[in-house]
Amino acid sequence: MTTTAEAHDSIRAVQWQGGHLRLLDQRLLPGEERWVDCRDAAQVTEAIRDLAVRGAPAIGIAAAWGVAMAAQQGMALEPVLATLRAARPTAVNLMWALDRMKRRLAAGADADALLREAQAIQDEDLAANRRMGELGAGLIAPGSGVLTHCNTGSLATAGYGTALGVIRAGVAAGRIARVYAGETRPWQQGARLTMWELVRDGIPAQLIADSAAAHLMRSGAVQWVVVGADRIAANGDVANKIGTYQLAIAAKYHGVKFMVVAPSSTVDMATGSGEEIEIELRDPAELLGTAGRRTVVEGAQAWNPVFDVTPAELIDAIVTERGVIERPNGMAMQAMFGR
Ligand SMILES: CSC[C@@H](O)[C@@H](O)C(=O)COP(=O)(O)O
Repeated sequence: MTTTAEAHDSIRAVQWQGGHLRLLDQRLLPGEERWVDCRDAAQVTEAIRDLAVRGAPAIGIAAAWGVAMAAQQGMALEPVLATLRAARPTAVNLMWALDRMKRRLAAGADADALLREAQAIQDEDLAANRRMGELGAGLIAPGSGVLTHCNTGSLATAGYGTALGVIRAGVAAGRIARVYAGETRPWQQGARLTMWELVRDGIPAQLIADSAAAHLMRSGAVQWVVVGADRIAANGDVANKIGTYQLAIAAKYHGVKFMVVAPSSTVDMATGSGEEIEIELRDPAELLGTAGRRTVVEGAQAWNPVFDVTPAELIDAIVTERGVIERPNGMAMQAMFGR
């Protein structure tokens, strides 16, 4: 158990090793810890699309390594950039990382300089997470309970995590006394991945069914909902894993505070509001079965949007490595992220 003021975190799920990219396969956890070796950018694209690597910052980092690897192999980079960009639509970190690589390329960077840029993107993400951990934990009163959603930990980032980083820091500082994680149907990021990270760190936590969240809030056990983000629009609206929006509504009703934790690479000032964010629709099969086994009657159909948008007015704090915006709105976002 974590009894000292040290926040654990040893998982590094995205690793550049010996000229190729190693990804801890998130489709198989917690049952199996298997690594996927990507030896070209096409394999990186596939790993992002098929969720071997997932979580907004992690897919941006993986894509940056994909571009660097293609440069090392002497590939034409424009098609590589375009294919990686199309792998998933909602998390802006993917486009942000590719734009950053593209700018370096346009400035004359050679293959080795692109490798250094990918490493910088990864290193900066880890540093941002640690800073956000401190800032976010500082908002939480000692003895609080928190509910989180999806997986926002080391697996979803360069390490440590965004919302889960706040939880790591908050538990280590003695501010967070109770942790609850929603299972995050249908892909079970909370049940399979967040619980795996928390158990590894010795952080006591309880899994809840997504549908238990309002009941949990009513019980008084949680004072904060702490989540990550896939894209934050210029007015402070936040796209995140499906189910986040209903948590924010339930939190408002019960007087539970709502915190979004994301690096500035998740902020998209070119998107005016959440209305403009493309929401990824995935294969209905993810809903109609579990682990490849059909659980719903043949012939049934399903609608499977995997993100939703939480309006800024339901958010108490957006925490980035640049600072905290309380009660976000367009003006506060402009002041912190405007060019
Ligand atoms: C630090 S991760 C923040 C978000 O990317 C996370 O909450 C999320 O929605 C991930 O979605 P996923 O579909 O698993 O990639």
